[in-house]
Amino acid sequence: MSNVANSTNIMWHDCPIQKQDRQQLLQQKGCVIWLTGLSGSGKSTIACALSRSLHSKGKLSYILDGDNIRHGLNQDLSFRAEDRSENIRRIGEVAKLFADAGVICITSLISPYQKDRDACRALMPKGDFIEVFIDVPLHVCEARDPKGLYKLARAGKIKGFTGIDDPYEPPSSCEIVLQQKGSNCKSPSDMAEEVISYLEENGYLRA
Ligand SMILES: Nc1ncnc2c1ncn2[C@@H]1O[C@H](COP(=O)(O)OS(=O)(=O)O)[C@@H](OP(=O)(O)O)[C@H]1O
Ligand SMILES: Nc1ncnc2c1ncn2[C@@H]1O[C@H](COP(=O)(O)OP(=O)(O)O)[C@@H](O)[C@H]1O
Repeated sequence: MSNVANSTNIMWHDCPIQKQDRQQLLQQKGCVIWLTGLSGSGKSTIACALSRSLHSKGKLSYILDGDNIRHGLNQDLSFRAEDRSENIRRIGEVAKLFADAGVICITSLISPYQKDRDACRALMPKGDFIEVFIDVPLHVCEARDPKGLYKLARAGKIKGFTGIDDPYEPPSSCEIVLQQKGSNCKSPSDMAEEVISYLEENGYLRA
């Protein structure tokens, strides 16, 4: 019996069908591809391009998008630092379950704090947390502004907007950096293919 936070007298129950069995069935390895970057950097677009490309190769993936999860599981959370941390913690735990199911789980959240991303990494077996920094400068994201949120933040109508009056900590070391700077114009599908190459080279697209 163990006690975990507020849950007392609980016991882990194992099933004889394990992650490895599910991976064999799917002919792939479960993992988490953690996309992080500013609002407007292209996380959702790249997540979809990646999922589409994996699908066409017969590989099962699932996207956990911050915006979408805030419509359901995380609708009780705001954009205060503690709530962003809880948002990331919960999505990290859900992503871990998907990876354990053998699925290539793609998360798409700003996830502005290094310590929160590191805590999600620590949940996973070594190598199975693949952090991808969408490195697009603020001025590019702000010029894109597809939802008009930067304009509202600059006008003071949204407080605590990431990159404007709330912090974003770029990864200090991560598996993949996808850059969109100066003359370096890559399409979302070019970026998705960089991630696919990483997965191929590291054996995630076979059991
Ligand atoms: N204050 C503030 N700061 C940043 N973003 C804001 C804010 N308020 C609303 N939004 C919208 O919420 C989306 C980010 O949600 P996330 O769950 O990814 O954020 S976080 O990881 O908890 O920081 C983000 O979506 P993306 O543009 O897809 O990143 C915004 O559309
Ligand atoms: N590689 C790219 N090159 C040019 N525009 C892009 C690229 N990736 C995304 N975009 C555009 O940038 C905007 C923001 O993309 P989105 O995926 O919504 O970002 P995020 O999920 O990080 O907020 C969209 O209008 C999208 O079409």
